[in-house]
Amino acid sequence: MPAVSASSTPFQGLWIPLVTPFHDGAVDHPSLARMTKKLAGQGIAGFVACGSTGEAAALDKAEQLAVLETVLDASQGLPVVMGLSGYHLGQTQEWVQTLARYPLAGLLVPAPHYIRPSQDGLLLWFRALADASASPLVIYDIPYRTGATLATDTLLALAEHPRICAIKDCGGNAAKTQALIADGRLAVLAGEDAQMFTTLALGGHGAIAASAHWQAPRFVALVELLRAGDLPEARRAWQALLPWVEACFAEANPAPLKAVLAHAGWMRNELRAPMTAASAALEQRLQALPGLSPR
Ligand SMILES: O=C(O)C1=N[C@H](C(=O)O)C[C@H](O)C1
Repeated sequence: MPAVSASSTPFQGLWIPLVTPFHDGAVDHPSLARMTKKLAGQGIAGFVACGSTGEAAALDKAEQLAVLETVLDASQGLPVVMGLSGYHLGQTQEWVQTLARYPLAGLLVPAPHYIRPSQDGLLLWFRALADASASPLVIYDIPYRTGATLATDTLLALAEHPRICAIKDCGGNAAKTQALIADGRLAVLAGEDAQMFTTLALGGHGAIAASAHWQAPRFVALVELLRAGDLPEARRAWQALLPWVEACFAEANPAPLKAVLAHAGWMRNELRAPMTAASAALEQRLQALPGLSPR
């Protein structure tokens, strides 16, 4: 099987899983468009709309399509991946077919949540959705959200499907990450901000990182240093970013991030229930980070 090379995959570099701004309970499209355009000029590789960071679970289908359309319009030609999730196979296939109308770089698809199927069931789920899709699938391996763990062998079997092209790796299993990179068929993107350094140092292709909304060029530089194998410089860059990354996930994502982006005037500090705003103590901690606080 051919390995994914840097020239053959769009799934490399730094991708931003966009937050969804709200204003008095409704999606704030002007802020979403402004933020997308601003980030598009900061050296990033692409966007994810309606990921977990985008609070997609709290958006109805019409809102999700409206978010996607705003992001596609504002993305300045950068590729856009659409997040989706579900646990009803037929309904999820229909949604995949609806999304086929859009010029997407890919679909970010997790295991079905709550029901915890067998590995055979997981194979069936991803293959059925890949068969229904017009664009490539990025497997979203996030056991702590879905309750289902994708085994390495399952992922390697899924890599045989021509439309399963990448993985957003949040599994926290270094042996699995290493095996997928060594196999070379899936582009491996760190999906857990704290694992970005290790995944890229192991030879991963990039990262999808919510914390990179802020100071994106520093994250872009980090990814480039690691891909170039400049470990000493990459360590310095990572150590400077780490307090920020840790603070972004000290409470449920995207609450800390939205607090900072609101402070910077990008949007209101508003989340959809049951998500709640970051605590005052965490806001203070974020504002006090040297060299990282909003300007
Ligand atoms: O929305 C995403 O994609 C991301 N989600 C992770 C999560 O909160 O589960 C975090 C990561 O930065 C990107």
